[in-house]
Amino acid sequence: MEGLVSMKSSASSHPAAIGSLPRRPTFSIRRSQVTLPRVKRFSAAAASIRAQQFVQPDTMDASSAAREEPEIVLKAKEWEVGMLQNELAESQGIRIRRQPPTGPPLHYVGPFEFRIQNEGNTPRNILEEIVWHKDNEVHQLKQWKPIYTLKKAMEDALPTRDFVGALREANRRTGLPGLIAEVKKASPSRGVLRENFDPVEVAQSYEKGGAACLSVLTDAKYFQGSFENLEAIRKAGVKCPLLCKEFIVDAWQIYYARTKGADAILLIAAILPDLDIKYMIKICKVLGLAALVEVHDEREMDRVIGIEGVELIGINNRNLETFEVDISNTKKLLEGERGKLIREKGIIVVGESGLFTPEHIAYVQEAGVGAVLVGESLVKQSDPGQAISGLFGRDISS
Ligand SMILES: O=C(O)c1ccccc1NCC(=O)[C@H](O)[C@H](O)COP(=O)(O)O
Repeated sequence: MEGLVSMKSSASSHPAAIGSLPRRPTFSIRRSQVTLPRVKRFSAAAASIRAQQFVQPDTMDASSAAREEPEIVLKAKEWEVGMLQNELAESQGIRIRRQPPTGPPLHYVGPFEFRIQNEGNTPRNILEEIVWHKDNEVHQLKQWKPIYTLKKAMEDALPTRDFVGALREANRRTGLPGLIAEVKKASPSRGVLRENFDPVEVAQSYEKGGAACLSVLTDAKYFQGSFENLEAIRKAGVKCPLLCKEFIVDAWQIYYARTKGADAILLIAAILPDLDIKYMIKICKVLGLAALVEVHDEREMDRVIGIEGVELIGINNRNLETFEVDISNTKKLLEGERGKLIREKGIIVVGESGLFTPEHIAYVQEAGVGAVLVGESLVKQSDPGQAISGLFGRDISS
């Protein structure tokens, strides 16, 4: 086969470069020879795949000849690169793996009936499942709306509003944490939270009840949300700045969120290596968006505190791998040196998940949060906006 293959990683050193952080290498057929990134260290599994690939000619049979087909070599390389990305992420304590683009090259069964175990082909927990699904979803969306079309759409997008400023102002006005109220129809842990869900009605109700900002879930498969909901809320004239609550795995999603009316986006430290967070924050700055960087444990908190430009850190009390909710997590992560450093840097901390009562709000406020993100306890009530007074123990609407 003469059309050999080259691999381009479109990661750019310019932070604001559109589409600069693809998880998947993109491939194109070229006449030149195979060009691959220098992969210095292979995982044991990847190395054994390579060993399988380079069999001696005199032991070749039909299946081993097939191994030399560029397409198959490419699949093996793709898998290796995926494995390497996961190894790098793991070195930062990230347990959530990315799905290798093609999965382990199972063609390499070979004459010895040798098979790499299917480990790596099945998500280990719900967060990993969501991320793998999201990777594929984004891959397809990018074909449908390439980045240059988003650039054009951004020219007509409504201006962004000051998400961080709105939280500060609410905190100053009420003496309570600023509220980010979540427009959330359903969740993997709780199922459907609100039947007859009307996102605009819920958003308007939250605004009336005193929310400083809103969080709008846009994931369809696991949360029954959508970008149409985000857009509809923005276009309905809701003044609260909007967080696009999405599982961001690719910079493309940030541009897309901007075209749909987002004022802020969520970056989850459990799924993004430091470099991705850093560049995505820079992209946000260029686009006028705020970034809420979410952590769940000490290691993630330490990573995120060290990233320049972080203004908002969310502490999720929900473990997204197990669904366990424990609001003392907020306190734990703000104790001692960490809390001190956060205060010195002027970072606003958002307490997220599992907040149901005025005591819960007081508890996380005492721990040091300047804002809270609340979904279930509000959205389940017949009048979500009115439920805000119940949650805070008083009317915060004026
Ligand atoms: O809510 C879930 O079940 C969930 C599962 C997997 C990943 C993320 C998930 N939720 C995202 C959130 O963190 C919450 O929507 C948000 O913090 C509000 O939480 P709550 O007030 O408990 O609804």
